[in-house]
Amino acid sequence: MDDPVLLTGAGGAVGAAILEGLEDAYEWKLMFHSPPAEEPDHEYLVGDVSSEGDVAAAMDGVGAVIHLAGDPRPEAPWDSVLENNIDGTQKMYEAAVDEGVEKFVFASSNHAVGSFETDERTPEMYRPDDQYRLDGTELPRPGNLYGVSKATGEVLGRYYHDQYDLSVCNIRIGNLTRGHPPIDYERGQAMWLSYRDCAHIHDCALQADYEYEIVYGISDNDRKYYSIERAKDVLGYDPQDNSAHFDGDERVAEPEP
Ligand SMILES: NC(=O)C1=CN([C@@H]2O[C@H](COP(=O)(O)OP(=O)(O)OC[C@H]3O[C@@H](n4cnc5c(N)ncnc54)[C@H](O)[C@@H]3O)[C@@H](O)[C@H]2O)C=CC1
Ligand SMILES: O=C1O[C@H](COP(=O)(O)O)[C@@H](O)[C@H](O)[C@H]1O
Repeated sequence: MDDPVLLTGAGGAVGAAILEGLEDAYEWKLMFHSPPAEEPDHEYLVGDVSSEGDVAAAMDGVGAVIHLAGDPRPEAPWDSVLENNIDGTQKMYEAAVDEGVEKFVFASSNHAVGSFETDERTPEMYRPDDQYRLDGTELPRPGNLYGVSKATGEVLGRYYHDQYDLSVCNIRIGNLTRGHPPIDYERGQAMWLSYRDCAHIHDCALQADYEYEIVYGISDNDRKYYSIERAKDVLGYDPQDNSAHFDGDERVAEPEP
């Protein structure tokens, strides 16, 4: 990717993981919602993804997009996800098409499929010996309005891919935490995404060739109910981390070489 890559939501947790891992790998154009505390080393702007003008300015001159900006709260109310997640994502896609962007990587979420976690399946599905897997071919099944907004983002991507030939990769991100997996939280350990695997899967999504994809963005956890086979096959994803290698906040095993 020779052209600049637009990263929205650059000031957030996922943005930090991506920039920490891939700082020098791309020419970044960063979009913040409010002025950053420190002057970034990259081109940046401050704007809102629900503003057509801000989005057009952000998109100017870029060849690919990682779209993270939005309200990430599972309990977010409809007004907020409608404006920040759904309308904001549609404006981003429209501007990407106008600019002739090649690739659009969308931060989808485990919450797009949260209702697969039924009382009958849990907590067993969070455990290492359970074989239940979602693989990205299933229909969305959100468990909250935030999940509805992420499923809608995936469908917007389907439309813009089919009508405008944009390559689209939806990454259903699990639970990103820095340093170690969530403690005393089986669900979180089953969908843990380490910072370095987060950077790596986004790198893969910028490099690989694909049409329209939905993949799960989790580390290679022993506990898992999301398959990472599609991410491996199509994107070349090769995760290094596994929540089973931790006891609380302490690493007790190293990744296999
Ligand atoms: N952190 C996680 O474990 C997961 C995150 N995600 C998704 O990844 C994306 C990033 O999440 P995080 O970094 O954790 O959240 P965050 O809250 O740390 O970062 C989101 C960023 O988007 C910005 N933003 C919000 N509304 C905006 C708007 N209207 N215009 C411009 N910028 C706006 C915020 O200011 C913030 O800097 C979100 O879309 C979230 O739904 C999905 C699954 C898991
Ligand atoms: O989509 C998201 O998912 C993670 C994990 O969900 P949780 O319900 O187990 O916390 C969440 O932490 C993050 O805020 C959200 O954007």
